[in-house]
Amino acid sequence: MEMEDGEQGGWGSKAWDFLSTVRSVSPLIQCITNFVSMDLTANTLLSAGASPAMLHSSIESPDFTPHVHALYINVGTLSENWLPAMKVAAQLASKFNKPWVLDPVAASASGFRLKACLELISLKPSVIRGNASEIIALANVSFGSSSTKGVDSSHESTDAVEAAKSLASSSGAVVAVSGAVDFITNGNRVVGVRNGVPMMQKITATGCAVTALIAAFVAIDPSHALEATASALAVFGVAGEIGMETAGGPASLRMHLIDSLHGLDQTAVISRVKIVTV
Ligand SMILES: Nc1ncnc2c1ncn2[C@@H]1O[C@H](COP(=O)(O)OP(=O)(O)O)[C@@H](O)[C@H]1O
Ligand SMILES: Cc1ncsc1CCOP(=O)(O)O
Ligand SMILES: [Mg+2]
Repeated sequence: MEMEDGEQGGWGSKAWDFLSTVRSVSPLIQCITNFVSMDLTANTLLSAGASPAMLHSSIESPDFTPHVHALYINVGTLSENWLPAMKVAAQLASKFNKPWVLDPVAASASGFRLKACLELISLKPSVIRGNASEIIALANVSFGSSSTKGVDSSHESTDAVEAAKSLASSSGAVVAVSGAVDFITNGNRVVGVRNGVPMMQKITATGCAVTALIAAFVAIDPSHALEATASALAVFGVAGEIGMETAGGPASLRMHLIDSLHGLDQTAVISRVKIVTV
């Protein structure tokens, strides 16, 4: 059974509080992300009011990571050279009590990638956000399954809710599965976000970008990672909905989504955010 949870003073206000605090604090987010997503990720963080920094060298992280508000790690274009740097940054984040967020892009595409994701998860991310196929693969620890299509999901997010709960319980992280409905869980509680438009799947790196936005929201209140994650997904979805009103296709939606995220006001957020307790 689903229960509406979005009355005045509820999720819409919460999401607005997160967004307006991101705008006033401008949290510094270290991003170790894939080559495809760097531009959209940095522009998404900037348009939301956060401050992105794409620093990925393990030589720099000991100086830099202790001073960030949050760390974002994405394995999209993983190589054997990058993995040690990701681990160094994750360990530093934990040591200095900075939240860090993982995007396990195409987790099941190879044994190397799956093992890397599991090793990163053992370094205690605050949040893991993936699509349904990625979360199912991580929960079942399986790679090369016939259902995987690389970075895109071949499952619906509703198929991955139990996998997300199990991964959250085993890892201690908040787990988010994106899709037509985004589901966010800490292993016990599950909330669903019904914002966004299907065309967002036709822009590469929207998943990567929203995971970075989650890092910015979690930076604001690390002790409420579930609320921060749901709010970030809803706000990004609302920006997509407003962007779609003037977009002609994926390329212009990309531009309008960034513009909408930058221009979102309290009325739009409170009236459009659709978060429900599942
Ligand atoms: N069918 C859909 N309807 C509305 N929003 C969607 C839909 N599919 C994906 N989204 C949104 O697009 C963004 C990227 O999600 P997704 O495509 O699942 O991630 P990935 O790119 O990692 O596979 C998320 O904000 C998600 O909510
Ligand atoms: C196409 C591609 N290949 C490696 S990473 C990447 C981007 C994936 O982005 P997203 O997971 O947000 O669709
Ligand atoms: Mg992805």
